[in-house]
Amino acid sequence: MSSRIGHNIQVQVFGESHGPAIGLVIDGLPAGIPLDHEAIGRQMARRAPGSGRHVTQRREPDQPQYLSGVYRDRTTGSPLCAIIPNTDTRSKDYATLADLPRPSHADYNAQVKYGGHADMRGGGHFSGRLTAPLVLAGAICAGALKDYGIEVGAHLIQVGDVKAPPVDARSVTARDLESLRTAPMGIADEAARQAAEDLLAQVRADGDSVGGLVECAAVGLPQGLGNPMADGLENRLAGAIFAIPGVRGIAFGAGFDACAMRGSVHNDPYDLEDGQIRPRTNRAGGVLGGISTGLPIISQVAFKPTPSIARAQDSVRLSTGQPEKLTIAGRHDPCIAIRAIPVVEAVTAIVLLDLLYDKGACHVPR
Ligand SMILES: Cc1cc2nc3c(=O)[nH]c(=O)nc-3n(C[C@H](O)[C@H](O)[C@H](O)COP(=O)(O)O)c2cc1C
Ligand SMILES: C=C(O[C@@H]1CC(C(=O)O)=C[C@@H](OP(=O)(O)O)[C@H]1O)C(=O)O
Repeated sequence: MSSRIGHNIQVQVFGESHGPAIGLVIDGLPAGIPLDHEAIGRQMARRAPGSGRHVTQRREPDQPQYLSGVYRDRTTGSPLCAIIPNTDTRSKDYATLADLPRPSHADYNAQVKYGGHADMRGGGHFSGRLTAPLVLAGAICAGALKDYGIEVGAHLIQVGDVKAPPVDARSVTARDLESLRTAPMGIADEAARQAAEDLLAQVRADGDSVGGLVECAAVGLPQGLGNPMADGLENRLAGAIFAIPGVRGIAFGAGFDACAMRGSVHNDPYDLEDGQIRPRTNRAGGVLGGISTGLPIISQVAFKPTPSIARAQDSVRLSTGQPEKLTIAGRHDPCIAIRAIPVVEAVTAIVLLDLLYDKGACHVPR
């Protein structure tokens, strides 16, 4: 089935952007995981539309309604189902798009694949709106990870050509991640944030959009999560991260910069630290052989520029087969990556909890 993430726990997302509601079913969650509604609310608010100056002005409270699987603020062990009502749809903005598809959105592909039956109002099931249930699932999983001492946090390290400093991959702490999570626009560095604000103002004035790069760190992980070859930590994370609309790529640690490095520079030498063998640096991004090294997992997730831009663009009217200029109405994000920050965190949390529930590879008596 599509729109599903996870092996041991399975997060199934459903709904369309302009239908009555979107939601999820999570199967396989153990009983007794505490639901911290305040923490969940904070994550939902970070992602919600209308949550800032440089994001879509659609406004949704995004308060989940739990239909099953939760009792006295803990999971029951049975499938957890929750819905998030869609309360601020403006479908007239999409009236022409089924016949005049937007370049680089999913409109035309969906029309062809589903024989014209897909509900493409607001992007339908392909909309970034479907990341709201992902954030809910991620916040629930993050609550479970906390009990294992694992924390996940993400921030923006690039908006268009404006760059912000990455975390220290070797020594980033849970406290650092907390301050990243509360940084305005997801950029802690003030000068970089101002430059990004200026760029976004210019981009909007130009009727355009920009891409961005989200860096995500997970700390407190034990060594040994993941598997070799086809079921590695990177494989599981990358597969799930591509569920987020607009993602163009994911890299780990030094990422693509590793291509230009020598082994002597890229390698993470081992040290003895309080009797434990630990890599001195973390250019591997916390994964070797598909298995966690015990250092922070560091990933960079690349987002393309938002496809729906205000400028007139070339398209083709499907009913007549004639080329036509398209001007898109509606409320769109000038940079997807800003609201995608908590989504990357959420998906990372889901995958790490899923990996934690993998059967151990060897018997380790305590
Ligand atoms: C949080 C978030 C917000 C988004 N907002 C918009 C938007 O306002 N307008 C738009 O055209 N695309 C937006 N997108 C991206 C589209 O949903 C996405 O590009 C489209 O579904 C096609 O999928 P693809 O880019 O993965 O191929 C958003 C994506 C995310 C994750
Ligand atoms: C509603 C959300 O984002 C939407 C994602 C989106 C898209 O094409 O992906 C297009 C816009 O939809 P609409 O035209 O209905 O306002 C965004 O507002 C959300 O994230 O909750």
